Amino acid sequence: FWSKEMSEDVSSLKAQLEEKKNEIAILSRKLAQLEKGQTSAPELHHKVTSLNPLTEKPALSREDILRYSRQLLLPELGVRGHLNISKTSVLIVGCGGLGCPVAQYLAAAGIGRLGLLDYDEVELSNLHRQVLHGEENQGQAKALSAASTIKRLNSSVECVPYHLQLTPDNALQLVQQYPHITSVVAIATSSNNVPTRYLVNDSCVLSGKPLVSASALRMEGQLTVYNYQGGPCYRCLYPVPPPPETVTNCSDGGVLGVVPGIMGCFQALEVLKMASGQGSSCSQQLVMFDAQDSRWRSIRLRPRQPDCAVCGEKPSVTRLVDYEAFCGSAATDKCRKLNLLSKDQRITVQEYKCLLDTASPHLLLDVRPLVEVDICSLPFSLNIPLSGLAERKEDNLLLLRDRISQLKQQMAGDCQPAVYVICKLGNDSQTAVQVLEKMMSGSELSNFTVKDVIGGLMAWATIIDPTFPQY
Ligand SMILES: Nc1ncnc2c1ncn2[C@@H]1O[C@H](COP(=O)(O)OP(=O)(O)OP(=O)(O)O)[C@@H](O)[C@H]1O
Ligand SMILES: [Zn+2]
Repeated sequence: FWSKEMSEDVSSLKAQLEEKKNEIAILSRKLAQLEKGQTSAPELHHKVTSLNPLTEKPALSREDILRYSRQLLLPELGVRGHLNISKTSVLIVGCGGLGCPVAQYLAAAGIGRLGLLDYDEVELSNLHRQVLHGEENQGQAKALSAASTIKRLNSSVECVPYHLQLTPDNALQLVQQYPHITSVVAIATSSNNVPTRYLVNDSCVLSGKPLVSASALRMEGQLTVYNYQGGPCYRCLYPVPPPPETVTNCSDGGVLGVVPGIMGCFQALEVLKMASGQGSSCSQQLVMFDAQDSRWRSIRLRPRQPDCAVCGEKPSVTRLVDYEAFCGSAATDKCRKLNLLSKDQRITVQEYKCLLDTASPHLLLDVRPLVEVDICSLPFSLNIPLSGLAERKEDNLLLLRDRISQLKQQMAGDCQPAVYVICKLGNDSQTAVQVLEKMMSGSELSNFTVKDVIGGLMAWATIIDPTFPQY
């Protein structure tokens, strides 16, 4: 007595069994891959693609096929590689000169999820290199401005803007919110921001994520992939931070916009290779780009250090610490303000304006490099760059002595002339005062007044003369 209902039940059960067998086969393959790929370092489980469980064929919509056709045709990538990219999430720390091209190319390639993190707002001086922002975005949060451009580029990318500063309090939580099959952190802040570099490195090590790191300054760029496939982390290579005064940033040193553009594209390339399954060859490698000579060089770095404070065998850093204290500098890209002189060695821009108004005889010594003096200067100043003073270049010293004796001749009796030193922001001018004081002690100029103008020409432009250019 074999009823019709019974035979339907059997075929339905058979179908279910087939489906389960397929699932088991897929899971066994996944497990084998995971077991094979497991090492002590974090691995990208990129070989796991999204497959249709019944057909085992990768699923791509007709629209996706059209949109990504040019990269699907690449044998190195193919459908599987693309599907892996679409399952990858990337947190980008910094939406500036590097972060913009990283985000742009990852979104265009169909990355799954993109976290865009930046605490800053868009300024006019950003636009020559931070290409996701436009003139109409000035004053807007960079993270939001970048996200809106990315949405227009590819609406299928899950784009999450974070208008905040990455700090030891929020970093781990944020980094760990990127749990897709592959997840990568790209640090895209300028090289001067050393505390943020340590913070991001430690967060990646503690969360087991690879870090694609780049920097760009003046006409040079660098790239390394940290904490990837057993390679070193940032701390393995730089266990001790550099002295803060040796670090330059873009607003001090300048940068040609296309250099971070190239380095950001390079970061995006490494992320895509890692995500798609090809892997990056930049672990334990420092790749350097010299835009002046149009040359790339690559040097092999030392391997993972067993005594590294965070990724070593007995780590002393097991949670995030105070990176500003560790590095002795601020974790933002804003210029640091030095305080090298006593109060009576300094005058404010308002006090200097009074001196000008009362025609008080003095010499204004501008210690900025010539390139900056070419941009703008106060008409009555003498330019001797700080480097020229510090190196005691003979012609510079002669020029200075000459101007001071001219000034003395114009002055009555034993009145001593004063030298006021100015620079862009009031840091170099303080160093210059120290150099001058050393130079003059014991000479006929020893009872001179030498003071620095607090905040330099940018304070002059903000407080005294709004028509004076800011740069
Ligand atoms: N800890 C941090 N958290 C969030 N964003 C950060 C952090 N540190 C740096 N950034 C961001 O990283 C970006 C770095 O980009 P870049 O150096 O090109 O720009 P910038 O700081 O605007 O430069 P400039 O010196 O010309 O003003 C900046 O937008 C900065 O706000
Ligand atoms: Zn390490």
